[in-house]
Amino acid sequence: MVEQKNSIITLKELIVGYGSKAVAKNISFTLEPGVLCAIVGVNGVGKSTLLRTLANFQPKLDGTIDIQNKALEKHSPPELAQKLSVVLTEQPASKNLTVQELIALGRQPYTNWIGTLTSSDKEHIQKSMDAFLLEKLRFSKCHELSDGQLQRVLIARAMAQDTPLILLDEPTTHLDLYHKVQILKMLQQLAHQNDKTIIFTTHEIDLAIQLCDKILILDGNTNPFGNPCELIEQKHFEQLFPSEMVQFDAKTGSFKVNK
Ligand SMILES: Nc1ncnc2c1ncn2[C@@H]1O[C@H](COP(=O)(O)OP(=O)(O)OP(=O)(O)O)[C@@H](O)[C@H]1O
Repeated sequence: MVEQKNSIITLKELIVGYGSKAVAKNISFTLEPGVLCAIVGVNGVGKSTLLRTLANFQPKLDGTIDIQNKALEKHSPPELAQKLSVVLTEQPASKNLTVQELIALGRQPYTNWIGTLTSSDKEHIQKSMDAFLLEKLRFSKCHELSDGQLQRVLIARAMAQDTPLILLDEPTTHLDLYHKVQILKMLQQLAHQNDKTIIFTTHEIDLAIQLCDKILILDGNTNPFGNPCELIEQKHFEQLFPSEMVQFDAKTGSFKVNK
C-alpha cells in the first residue's frame, strides 16, 4: 500500500455495519493534522456506526482503516490510547468525580499503574481546563453541571489525553444554538492551534459548513467528502433531504423550509 504522507487517518472502501448487515459502504478519505471534519447525513444512515468503527468499538465489515499509516486493528490497546481519544454522548459512569478528576482520567495512558501524575500530566490537565474555560468549575462534581458544561469537560478530558486523533459522537446534542457554536468553535481552535485531527458526527449541517475544514456526507451511495465549498459547488447538499420539505440554498450555505 502507498503510504499517505502526513496522514492521521485514511479510510479506503470502508464498509461498516453489524454481522452480515452492511449499514454504510464506499467510505474513503484521508485527513491530515489540524483538520476539523464533520460526518453528516440523515437519521439512521450510519454516522454513529462509522464513528464507533473508527474508535475500534466494533469491527469493520470490509475495507481499510489506517491510523498514522498502520492498520487500526494492528494497534495494541495502550498504543491506540495514545493515538485516539473518543467522546461519546452518553453520560459518563464517573459523574461523581470532580471536573478536575474527570479530566485527569485523560492522562491514564501515560501514568504508572497507581496513576501518579507527573508535572507534565498536570500541565496537560491545566491547559485543557483553561482551553475549555473550566477553571471556575474545577472542584464541581460532574453531576452538578449543565449539558454544555459537561460536554466541555468531556472534550477537555480528550484534549488532556493528547492524541493526534479525537472522535466525537454528536457533541452538540441537547445544546442551545449559542452553546452548539461555542463547542464547535472550541473544537475548531483545538484542531487548528494544537494540530489535532478531529472527527465528529452531527445534524448541524449549517454550522458544519461554516466551521469545518472537511465534511463527509453519508448519503447511502457515494458518500462525498471534501471541503464545504467544493461540496456546495458540486450540489451534494441539495440531495440530502426530500426537496418538497426543505431546500438547500447554495448562496447562504443553509437549508430553508418550503412553506
Ligand atoms: N447494535 C446494532 N445492531 C444492529 N443494527 C444496528 C445497531 N445499532 C444501530 N443499528 C442500525 O444501523 C443503522 C445506522 O444506525 P446509526 O445509529 O449508525 O445511524 P446514525 O446515522 O448515527 O443515526 P442518527 O442520526 O439517528 O443518530 C440503523 O438502521 C440502525 O437501526
